[in-house]
Amino acid sequence: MGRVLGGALLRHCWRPLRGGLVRQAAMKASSSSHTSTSCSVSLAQTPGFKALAENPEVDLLKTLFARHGFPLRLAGGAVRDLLSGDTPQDLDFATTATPHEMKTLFETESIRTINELGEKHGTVTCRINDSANFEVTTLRIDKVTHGRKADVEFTKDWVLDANRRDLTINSMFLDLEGNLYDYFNGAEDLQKRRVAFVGEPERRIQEDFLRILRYFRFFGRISASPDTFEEQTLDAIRLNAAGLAQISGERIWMEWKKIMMGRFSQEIMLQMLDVGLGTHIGLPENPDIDQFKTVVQRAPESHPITRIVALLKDDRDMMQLHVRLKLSAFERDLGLFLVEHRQEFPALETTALDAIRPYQYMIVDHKGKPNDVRTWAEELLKYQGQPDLAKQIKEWDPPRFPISGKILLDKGCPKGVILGAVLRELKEQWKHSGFEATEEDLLQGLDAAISKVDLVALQQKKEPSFSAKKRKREFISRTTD
Ligand SMILES: Nc1ccn([C@@H]2O[C@H](COP(=O)(O)OP(=O)(O)OP(=O)(O)O)[C@@H](O)[C@H]2O)c(=O)n1
Ligand SMILES: [Mg+2]
Repeated sequence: MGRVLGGALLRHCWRPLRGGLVRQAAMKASSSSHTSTSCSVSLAQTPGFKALAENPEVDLLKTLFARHGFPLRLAGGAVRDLLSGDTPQDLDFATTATPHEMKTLFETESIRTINELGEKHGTVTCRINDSANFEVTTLRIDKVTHGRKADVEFTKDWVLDANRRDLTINSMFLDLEGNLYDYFNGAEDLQKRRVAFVGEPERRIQEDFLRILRYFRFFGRISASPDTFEEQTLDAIRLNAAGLAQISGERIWMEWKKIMMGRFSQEIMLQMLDVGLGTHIGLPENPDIDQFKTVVQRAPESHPITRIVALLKDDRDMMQLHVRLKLSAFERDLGLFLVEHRQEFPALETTALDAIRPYQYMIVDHKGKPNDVRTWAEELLKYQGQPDLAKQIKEWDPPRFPISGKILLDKGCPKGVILGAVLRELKEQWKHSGFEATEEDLLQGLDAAISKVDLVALQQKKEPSFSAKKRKREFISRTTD
């Protein structure tokens, strides 16, 4: 990944391709052969390119490479974004200089290089003006691919480098004068909103199986409608779905999450299931598609996990998903929370004033972090088709239960199981007061709370030790004196 420009937020939604630029590039591309050197389209006057060219670090990088006689071009995603009128998220550069030549260049110019790990694959990362890191990668051919990592051979041929890339729209270069180099009709595809692999889909996929998910991600971002999948591409994916087994859960999840946050997520998810990705990305054999459709319709704006959970039948399915994807603790617990509670309060009347109550109780009763649990409750309400209540719960500031174990101990309450039971009883009173009861109010009811503590039930739950019984007796006798 190159440098993030302007810290722009991840775009989840497509903005219409802007104006004539893409069209102009597309027309040039379609009238030129695949191996043309450039489609003589210039982005020099576009606001996006101007902002890039005015960036002092980019300008310095350009000057350094020119001084040492090496070409430098922007590659891949950043070109796609600039051509679409979007701000690139990160800048990746390509050059004919070998990693060794680049290292010498940077050394001569007293520019620090970092992260030596990428060099084997041609990537040198330099740090300019102590403020920007740029990755510059030597043009390369992936000689032997292993479904994710490749043995590479460096080349001076831009077409060969473009030819190893995944999608036509990701295979373009742009020099720092603003000239576009488009060898595989990327601009035309961008204009047609067509997402297609460079050359043979099957070969591209087998080079790196993650590209299956990248394909679906870019389909969501670029396509004009959700029904324009190309059969040849889907067939290649179907035949190679099992290759995803080689891809780490983290990478799969990173792509899948973006798919779920993007356009056409329902249609794309169904297509992903149809081509047989399910079990390779952590889903059960027979995901609940009807439930998924219902929840997507109810909660289009929900967390990706909320909609994915609709495909699962129980907490075992959820844990299997987690094991495959290595979710964050928050995401795992959100999933488990939804599976556990989604059937609760099914007949909720939204008009009821206190419809929100059971969810508030859930939050104050849960042992997790209150803000996390509040988000889970919000997602639960979305899942259940209660967007208004979800909004209310989002804005609700969970109050703090004013009684602590320490307060009760100070009042002489015995430690252990009794203390726990008294705390629970007082908490019930606090909840039923609408969270209004103060410490003082609750302590006034302390005796009653103690006598309500059911010793027999407690014993059944956990045999209290002799000393606990004794201490309870002592406590009762002291507080009733
Ligand atoms: N599995 C992959 C990953 C990346 N690439 C190439 O490397 C470029 C940069 O990759 P990356 O930054 O990961 O993706 P982007 O296409 O730039 O997308 P994003 O906007 O999400 O960064 C891609 O455009 C594409 O040319 C590829 O061919 N195959
Ligand atoms: Mg990128």
